[in-house]
Amino acid sequence: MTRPTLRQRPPRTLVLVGLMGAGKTSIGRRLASRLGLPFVDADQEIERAAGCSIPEFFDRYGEPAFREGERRVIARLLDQPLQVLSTGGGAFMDAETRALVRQRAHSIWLRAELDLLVLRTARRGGRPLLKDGDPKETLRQLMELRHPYYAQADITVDSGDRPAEETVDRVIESLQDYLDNQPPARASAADEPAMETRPQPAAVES
Ligand SMILES: Nc1ncnc2c1ncn2[C@@H]1O[C@H](COP(=O)(O)OP(=O)(O)O)[C@@H](O)[C@H]1O
Ligand SMILES: O=C(O)C1=C[C@@H](OP(=O)(O)O)[C@@H](O)[C@H](O)C1
Ligand SMILES: [Mg+2]
Repeated sequence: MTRPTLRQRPPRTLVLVGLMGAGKTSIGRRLASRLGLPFVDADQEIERAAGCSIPEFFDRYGEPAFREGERRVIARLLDQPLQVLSTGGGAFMDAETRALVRQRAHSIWLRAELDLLVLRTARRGGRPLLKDGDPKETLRQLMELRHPYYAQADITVDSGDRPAEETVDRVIESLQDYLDNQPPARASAADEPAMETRPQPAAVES
């Protein structure tokens, strides 16, 4: 079976948003590898910068400090060359981050059903927001609160109960559709030369 490829190099960094367990980290890593781009996960960058895990960060400094750090780290990452950037589930709730993502990147919402999020988040701990109380109820409330913000992303892709590579296929197809329908001004970052004038790396299609 041939897997879909992108016909062009994405003009901007690709930012994955969505709830905990949607697959931002795992799908983001696979997407980057399929497109031949660097991958970065904002949570892992925060852990590296802070020298502790996300749960330890929440314990020591609290959620507001985490959100502040998250905003700064994402702003720094959006200054870097083209890459795939997976964010933590709360990042896109921040108005400054949303504005910056809109200006510098293309955003992709990985949307998943509640029961699937519950299943996936149960497999791996390390998510302080799900530590206390009923994770399903917490995720349900977060869904209600956050979905209207995630819906502002440029592209929405369902991250269903399918093999991860199939979800990556859907992301690539939706991204291609989206790029095909972009006016030239929006297709390239304002502070970079338009992609037609830039030297093109050889291998995005593999
Ligand atoms: N088809 C799939 N798509 C995405 N994640 C999947 C899939 N199947 C299993 N998983 C697992 O679900 C979890 C998703 O978590 P993760 O990628 O960390 O999501 P997020 O970063 O959005 O919280 C991972 O353990 C991943 O291996
Ligand atoms: O939804 C959130 O507020 C959070 C999601 C987590 O990332 P993932 O969405 O990658 O699990 C992590 O940033 C932190 O635990 C807070
Ligand atoms: Mg993640």
